[in-house]
Amino acid sequence: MKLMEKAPAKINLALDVLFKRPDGYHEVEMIMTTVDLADRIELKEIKGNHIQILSHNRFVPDDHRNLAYQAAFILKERFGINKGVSITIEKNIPVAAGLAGGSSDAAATLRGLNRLWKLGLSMDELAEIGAKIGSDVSFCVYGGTALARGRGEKITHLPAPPKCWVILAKPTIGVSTADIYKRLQTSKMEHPDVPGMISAIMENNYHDVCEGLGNVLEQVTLQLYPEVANIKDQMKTFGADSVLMSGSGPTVFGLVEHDSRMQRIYNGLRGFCDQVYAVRLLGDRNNLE
Ligand SMILES: C[C@](O)(CO)[C@H](O)COP(=O)(O)OP(=O)(O)OC[C@H]1O[C@@H](n2ccc(N)nc2=O)[C@H](O)[C@@H]1O
Ligand SMILES: Nc1ncnc2c1ncn2[C@@H]1O[C@H](COP(=O)(O)OP(=O)(O)OP(=O)(O)O)[C@@H](O)[C@H]1O
Repeated sequence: MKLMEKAPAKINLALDVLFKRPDGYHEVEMIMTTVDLADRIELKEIKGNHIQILSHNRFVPDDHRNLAYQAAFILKERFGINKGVSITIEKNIPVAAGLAGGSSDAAATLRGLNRLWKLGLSMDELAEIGAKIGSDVSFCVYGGTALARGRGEKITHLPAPPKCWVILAKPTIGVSTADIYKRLQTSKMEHPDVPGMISAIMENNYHDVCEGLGNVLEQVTLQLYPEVANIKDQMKTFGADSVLMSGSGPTVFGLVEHDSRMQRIYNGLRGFCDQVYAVRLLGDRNNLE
């Protein structure tokens, strides 16, 4: 038996850090939302009792370092599953991009194996297990739009943001999330207005969503990698309504309402950036199929 799961990328419309915790993680408040750029995960029963990872992308590890592997491993251990599984990852989300590609693969694997192995777990239970794999995994289990608190695992669901295009552009560098958090000086942050972003989403107010975009990690990554600032500037020049770096970067996203302007920005950026995508917000949680 085999089945498929969609694993969409996320962007952070707002990312605030409140303080550094004694356990080394940072207490965050983030508004996350999924976009229609997705990996595809195929799960297939195989003989034996092992976990096999297959992917055509040379940057994706095929062993225990893969977050999808970790998702399968944790379910096997916890529920005493003596079955083999092959996990094929069709990688469409750029790797180490700030788009939670690995976390979304892990979340899709949790959802898929819950079905394949008939575990009967609720989404909340899967999200709790996901938190053990990584801070972004709980959100990715649900998808949609949410406020994420704690180290990212405390999820409060929100309605879909106003409809618009999202242009994603990733410079050819990979960024280490741990390194960016380590360099963050919590005394020197300009905090985004997270409650304001929640209101903008609740009121379906596109203008206020654009005005409210903010990410405290952006300054850190911009200082290390001037190419990220360059892409931000280009996106603004080509006419995006609002522009921000996602997560710890280096991917920059721009929000745009009008189709013709989206096309102009997309074409303009393609001139000097290899990985450019124009996608829709997925918005709510029913869009995982
Ligand atoms: C930047 C974001 O992607 C925004 O959504 C997340 O905050 C990071 O999520 P993630 O990549 O799933 O993070 P994890 O794999 O759990 O952690 C990677 C590293 O980032 C740092 N980290 C992560 C999350 C957090 N709230 N505080 C942290 O300081 C820690 O050093 C950790 O060792
Ligand atoms: N399924 C996976 N897909 C991609 N990378 C993975 C996966 N599993 C583990 N990794 C490892 O994780 C690293 C970060 O990859 P990923 O694409 O998840 O980063 P990211 O999008 O920046 O994540 P986040 O936004 O959650 O911080 C990669 O360099 C890779 O070695």
